[in-house]
Amino acid sequence: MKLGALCLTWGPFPYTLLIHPQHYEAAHAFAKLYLSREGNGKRRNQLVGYSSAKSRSSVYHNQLRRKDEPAVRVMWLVYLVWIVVFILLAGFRWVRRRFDFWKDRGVEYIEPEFPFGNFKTLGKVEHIAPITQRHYDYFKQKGVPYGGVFMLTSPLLYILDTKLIKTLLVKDFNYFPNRGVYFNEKDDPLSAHMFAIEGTKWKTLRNKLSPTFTSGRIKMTFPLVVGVCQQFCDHLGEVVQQSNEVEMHDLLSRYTIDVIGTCAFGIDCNSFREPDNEFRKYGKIAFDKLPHSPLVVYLMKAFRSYANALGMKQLHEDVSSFFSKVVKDTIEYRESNKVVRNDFMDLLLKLKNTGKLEEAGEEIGKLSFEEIAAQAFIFFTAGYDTSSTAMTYTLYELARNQEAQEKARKCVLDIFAANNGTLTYESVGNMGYLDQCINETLRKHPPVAILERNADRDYQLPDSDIVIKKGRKIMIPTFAMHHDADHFPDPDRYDPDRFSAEQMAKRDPYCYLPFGEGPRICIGMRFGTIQARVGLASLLKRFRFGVCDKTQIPVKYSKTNFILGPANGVWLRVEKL
Ligand code: HEM
Repeated sequence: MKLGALCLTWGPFPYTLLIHPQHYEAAHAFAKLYLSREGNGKRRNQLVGYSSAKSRSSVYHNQLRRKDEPAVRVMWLVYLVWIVVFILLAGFRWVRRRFDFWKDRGVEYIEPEFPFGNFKTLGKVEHIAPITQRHYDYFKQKGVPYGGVFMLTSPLLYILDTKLIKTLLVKDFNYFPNRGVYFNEKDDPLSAHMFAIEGTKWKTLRNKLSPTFTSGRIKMTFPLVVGVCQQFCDHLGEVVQQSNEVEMHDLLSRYTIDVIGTCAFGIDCNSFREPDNEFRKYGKIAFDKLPHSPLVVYLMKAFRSYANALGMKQLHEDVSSFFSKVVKDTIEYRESNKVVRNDFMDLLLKLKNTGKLEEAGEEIGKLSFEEIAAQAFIFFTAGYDTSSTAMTYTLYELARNQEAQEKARKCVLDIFAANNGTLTYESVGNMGYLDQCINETLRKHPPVAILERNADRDYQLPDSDIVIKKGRKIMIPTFAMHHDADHFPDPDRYDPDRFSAEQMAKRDPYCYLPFGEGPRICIGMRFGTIQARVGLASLLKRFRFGVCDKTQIPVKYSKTNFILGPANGVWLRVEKL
């Protein structure tokens, strides 16, 4: 049965009368009547179109159509406008309802801004660190253990209470095993690295790779780290001869790139002689120039299966091609030339070929080429900027606190003296006051400012009736907690004594989380700390650092980088000792 239609408007509102075939004749008569009265112009009802399945070919209908065609077009335009208005109104209502999410659940929340939620300034005006600090201060003032905000329209729960943080990260880890980071294993294999992947895949990979970061294996790479550090200090000596005002973040990035390049890829990047080498270039692109806007990244995360189906990638094409090629070439070269080098790539290769780290060792499981490439890539990206940033801020703070710098230097010189003027793996195991300085820097300027977890199944928060539904996100605002005066009195003051054994024993360890916590804690923590200790100890032995006219105080954080890096570098006066 085909229905006909009379299209009319009432004032500005269009509507359509559907006509049953039985009533075609009546509709014809009605249309005819209307048209015969056309011209008096005063009617609120207007016939703007007319059709019936039966009359479509009749002469009479053709006449009507010819006469009314412009009017029908107007009608469709009005319809279109109306549909758009309807969609906008429905969207508006949906967002408004969504913003009642925390109110409906009786959770303290911060009023979101339509339609951006509570992170409008993220990446454009400021880094996530100061935003989370403001949110944290608000909830802290309200005296609540957790509080709700919105990332665009997605509800997000901040956890402030340290006991609850411990429960969620450690005891109830099985409910929150993932970060909810976007990856696309099929079209963008490098994005399927340990930081991003989830569930059993992550667990298996973490079990396979944890043995590569044991103390014994890091010890094997120690001479490589010391070798790069020697080159670094020699290079700084040459730079200082030209000018004693030096941008340290750039130089320290070259140091950590060379360390990770040699330890993870077995490649001499030589960033001191060739500052624009490809590792540096692609490392910077991977961090600084995200291929998508924050909104698209958010949508990709929120609708991951659709984004995966569309083949959307997390990484720039040229970054992926560069790192995949480097890993492929390295593997081919080592396998065909039987090269053995005590580095991470060697361990990854052993896992690829035998599934074991030692001939007589335990079976851990084989790795595919794609898995090796993705892990080498994350060791590089997660390892270089975090460590160089931590070292940069340590020098910045020591330049502003000469007394602390002298104390750190004395501690370093004692260690060198006790080891025949060198550094050994054992001697950097505990560097006393220098470690306190590094810890205080990681408190004040944690390179990773937040921790994120996604609920893998529904979870009821202890002692409450709040349920965090599967797929919802929680956030631990590390930066803000590190600046909470209840945990760290006078938080803006740089005071390495906060990390003396006595002071640490008095504090809840869960208020200080620069490397995260629980089974997903940073796998490179030990390695990152060692490269920072070796670098800083060698620098303090040979150079003195002070502020100069170009030093930006307080340091301004980058807005766009995931890592809490300095926006304009860190300029210091460097003096040879
Ligand atoms: C000062 C240096 C470093 C800092 C501050 C740092 C910080 C962090 C943080 C906060 C996390 C997230 C932990 C969590 O969610 O609980 C993390 C994860 C990770 N980091 Fe680091 N990191 C550093 C150095 C390194 C280095 C040198 C490497 C590799 C060689 C590395 C590799 C990783 C990896 C692979 C993960 C993901 C672990 C997983 O999900 O299982 N990091 N890091």
